[in-house]
Amino acid sequence: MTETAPGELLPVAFTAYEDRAALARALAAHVAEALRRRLATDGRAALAVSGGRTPTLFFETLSGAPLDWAKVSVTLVDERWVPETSDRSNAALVRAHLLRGPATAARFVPLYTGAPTPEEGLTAAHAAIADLPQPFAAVVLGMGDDAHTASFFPGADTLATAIDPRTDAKLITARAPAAGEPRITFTIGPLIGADALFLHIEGAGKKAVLDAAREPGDPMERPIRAILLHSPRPLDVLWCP
Ligand SMILES: O=C1O[C@H](COP(=O)(O)O)[C@@H](O)[C@H](O)[C@H]1O
Repeated sequence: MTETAPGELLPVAFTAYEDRAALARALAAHVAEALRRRLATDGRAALAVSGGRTPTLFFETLSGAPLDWAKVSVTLVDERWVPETSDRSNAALVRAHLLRGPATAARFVPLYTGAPTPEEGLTAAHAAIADLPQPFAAVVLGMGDDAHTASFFPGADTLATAIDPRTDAKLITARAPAAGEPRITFTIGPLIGADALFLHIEGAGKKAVLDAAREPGDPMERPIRAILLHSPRPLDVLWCP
């Protein structure tokens, strides 16, 4: 972990793209390359992606990548505890925009189990992810305007545990005032342990949020900072206006 002196910014590997399409092409190429590398050595590979509004074009671009998709498992870094019939479902987003074309052959492992609450579904969700090839070949994070990433929300009941790399559990539940609904999320360990870790953000507002999180401060207030602090290498950030 890198602690910073006052005034020192946490490092990132930042690339700016001219528009969403250029970013989507570059991110899809990086992710496909990471998956191919792992397929070449292990014969299987897993990818964890974010939900929300940002990734649709990236998903659609990646879905056409020439890959042995039948040997790829896809899961989510986090999920809102809603069924796939909800327009808030991250799983529904993945099915609609990523699991199409060549990527239809991928195995999808959703985190929502149908239990009434994420706390009641946690054991089954852990069982569902148990045979995902680990570490992830690639993880693509998003970030909200409040500096949350995955479901690491400021004020979340489990945040301190979720962002502690010593936490053993791979998944944890999360409830936070700003989260909308109860959540389930991968904890920080499996995310930063990925072969390739990306942050995909768009717009001047999110760049400003990231810049603020790079300043000295408490990751409990700006949870993306926990990723910056604990990632074994500077986080690969892909951004467009
Ligand atoms: O709730 C969530 O939000 C973040 C950011 O979403 P966006 O709509 O601002 O792109 C997302 O990364 C996360 O997976 C999702 O559950």
